[in-house]
Amino acid sequence: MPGQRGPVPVPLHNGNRDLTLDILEALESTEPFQTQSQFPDVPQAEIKAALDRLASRSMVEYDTQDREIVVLTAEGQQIADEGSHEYKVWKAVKESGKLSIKELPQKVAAESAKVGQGNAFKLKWIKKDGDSLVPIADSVQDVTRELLEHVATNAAFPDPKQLKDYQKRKLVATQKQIAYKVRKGPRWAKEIPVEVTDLTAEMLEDGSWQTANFKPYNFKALGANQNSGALHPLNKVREEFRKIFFNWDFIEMPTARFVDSGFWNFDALFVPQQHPARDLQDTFYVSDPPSSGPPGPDPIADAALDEMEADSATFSTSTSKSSKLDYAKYASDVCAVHETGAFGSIGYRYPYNEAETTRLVLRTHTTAVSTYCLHRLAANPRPARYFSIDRVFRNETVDATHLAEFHQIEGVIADYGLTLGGLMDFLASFFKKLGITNLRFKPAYNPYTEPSMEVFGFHAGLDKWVEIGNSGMFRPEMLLPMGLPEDLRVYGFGLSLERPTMIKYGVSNIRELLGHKVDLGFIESNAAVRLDKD
Ligand SMILES: N[C@@H](Cc1ccccc1)C(=O)O
Repeated sequence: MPGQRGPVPVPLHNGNRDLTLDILEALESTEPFQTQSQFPDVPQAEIKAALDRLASRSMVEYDTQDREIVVLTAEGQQIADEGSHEYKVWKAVKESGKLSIKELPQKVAAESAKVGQGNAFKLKWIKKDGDSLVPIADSVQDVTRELLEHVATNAAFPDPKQLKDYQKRKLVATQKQIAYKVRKGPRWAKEIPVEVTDLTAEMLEDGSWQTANFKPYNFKALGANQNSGALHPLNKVREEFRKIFFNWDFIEMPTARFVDSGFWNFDALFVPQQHPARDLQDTFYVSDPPSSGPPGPDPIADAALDEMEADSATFSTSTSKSSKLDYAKYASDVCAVHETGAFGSIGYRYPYNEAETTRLVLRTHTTAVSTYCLHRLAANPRPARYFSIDRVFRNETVDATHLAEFHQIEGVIADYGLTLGGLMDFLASFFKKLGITNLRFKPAYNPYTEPSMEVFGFHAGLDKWVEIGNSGMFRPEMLLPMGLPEDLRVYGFGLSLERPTMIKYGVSNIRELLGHKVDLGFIESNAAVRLDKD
């Protein structure tokens, strides 16, 4: 009957006798014992596994002991086996009675000849006789070898003061060793009794369940690591930002167009064609095809915007009537505002070059997309809130905090009667959502905003002010050529997605987050990969 079976040995372990049995048996004669001296050749992980198995059944109890041990390096081992360099030199000289210095490296290894000769002189074991070496001592005591032999058997150094010296000479090294001090537990026995893992119908029938030795559940066992997909920390933080924007009824701009024209990326933003940002050193230009056609509607972006605007409370009147938009007029008005001045602005007054307008670039900021959306708003001007979070490209020298491609978070608000104070207030509530409550604004310059402000936040962890964004009120030179009414004001701001992610997850090198050097282990093990419950 199952309940009356006598104890049987537990299954064999690693093809050898089970270590748990060895541990139980050892406790019978020696208690407590230390695992390192009892089982010197068994790997520490195996010992720990066996101890845990026994401890979970209260058969043993143990304490962990860390200690530093001294081990021989390969060179140290060689000296312990064959003797020190000076010993080898002395022996060679002694054996030949008189040995020419030139011949020494043939008798002993070159290394020994070099190091050993000087030492053997110092110890007065040998002396020079013309070009030769002759022995002085009849017999010598090779202290170095004796000491290393001691280390080899005891894993410890007799004189701690000397240890440093031997470490410097790379003859010994120290290692951490974990050992366990084991004693009998309240349920110690010579063997692990048979354990029943399932309650069966037969056991209920024959009553053996009453005496059966059920194996306890191990509630502390960790689940196996699942090799599953993981959210990238940047995606996770991006989702947090999207939630903030959606809660405030912002519409997400369609940002699929990584390649855009100089018109949308620069000209329409009143960035003069000679502006340094447009230099090859700062902007990536596309060579094939080198240029786009004149600015026109983007049907894919329009369809996406129509759909989102229809869903939005602010945009309850949905039709954008984008067919009303005259892109050719817009393009010529943008040209006029640069070249001759227009809409009350004196402009930059330089010859505007069509080729720069149609030149294809990897967008340097998502403000290119905001510009497209704001122009589209002119078909049906009204208060609107837009945001985007997507990739931008800059011809940067890559270092720990800069990449040639990164992500921008951008928000744009259009309304009547907006003021700079309103923008500061909005930014304060926005960054408050991220836990940054202490803001400072610094006057700055953007060709498309006036005034412009850099935003600094106080980072308590770093104990300093960190630049967290750029912002401003869009200029009439940008908005009026679009056909937006004069009293509709627009302000906007932009920040990188990488910066807050790095701060949040304590990443000091941006290349750990994005690019070809990303370590998948970092992504998998990072708290950021856990999905939200909602
Ligand atoms: N385009 C700016 C950010 C910005 C957006 C909107 C208004 C003002 C500034 C940048 O790349 O830094």
